[in-house]
Amino acid sequence: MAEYSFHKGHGTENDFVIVPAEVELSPERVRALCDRRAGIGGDGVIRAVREDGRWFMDYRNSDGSTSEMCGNGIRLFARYLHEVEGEPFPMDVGSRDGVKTLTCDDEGLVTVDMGVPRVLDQTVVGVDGRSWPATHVDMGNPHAVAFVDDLADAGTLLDPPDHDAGTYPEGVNVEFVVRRGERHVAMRVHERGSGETRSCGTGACAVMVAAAVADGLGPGTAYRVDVPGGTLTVTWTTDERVLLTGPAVIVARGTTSL
Ligand SMILES: N[C@H](CCC[C@H](N)C(=O)O)C(=O)O
Repeated sequence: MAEYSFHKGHGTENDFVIVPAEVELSPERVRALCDRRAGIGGDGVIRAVREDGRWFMDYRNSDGSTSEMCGNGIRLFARYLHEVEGEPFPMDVGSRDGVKTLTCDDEGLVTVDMGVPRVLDQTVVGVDGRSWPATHVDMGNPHAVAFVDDLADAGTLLDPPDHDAGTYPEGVNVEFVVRRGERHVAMRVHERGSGETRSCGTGACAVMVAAAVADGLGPGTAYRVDVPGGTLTVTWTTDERVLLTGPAVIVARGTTSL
């Protein structure tokens, strides 16, 4: 393909390459774009599609696979749409998990309404022969949330944690969580299709919901979620929707022929 423009940015260091609609995203091209040595580098790629009068986020993981939703990615996409395409906030953006509404506050933090989470059955995840009970949470994409004594218990996270393939036939994002205080947790994540990342928006939402349920709380509360790349705020509203708030910044733009 001839040269085309790209933008690069991140939300709490969960980083993405944004490309125009005309760029065909084969798995090979996604992997090349996400390569942190031979390419631009990223946890995923977002193709900016305009359809039926609305922007649509065509999201791909760095291995080239697709996912239904990306909480940090859609927040960065909204920043791009506002700064580059002139789209005003609040805005509605399409995704494979439906249309999401995004807003931006006076400090520049971007919030996405992630919709209603589904807290499903208990499951089990494991790393290097150790295993933990985990909560299955669906945020449009699948998550398994395990509470551990120390985030180092999760080991290197170079490989996908062991999980029940029957529960997660399409794979799973696995979060390991420790408590930091009242309504304050910290997490690491092994993301389906991207490996360990510095942050995961849908994962932070899954973690908050699992922690709130474990704390005997529910809708009408908010948690601080610390990730290796920064801090997110997750609010479970009284009408049972989950809001994800945090920074989203464009750090570069350029051209490539990858
Ligand atoms: N790896 C995830 C998609 C990206 C999720 C994460 N980057 C986020 O911010 O939600 C999956 O395959 O479901």
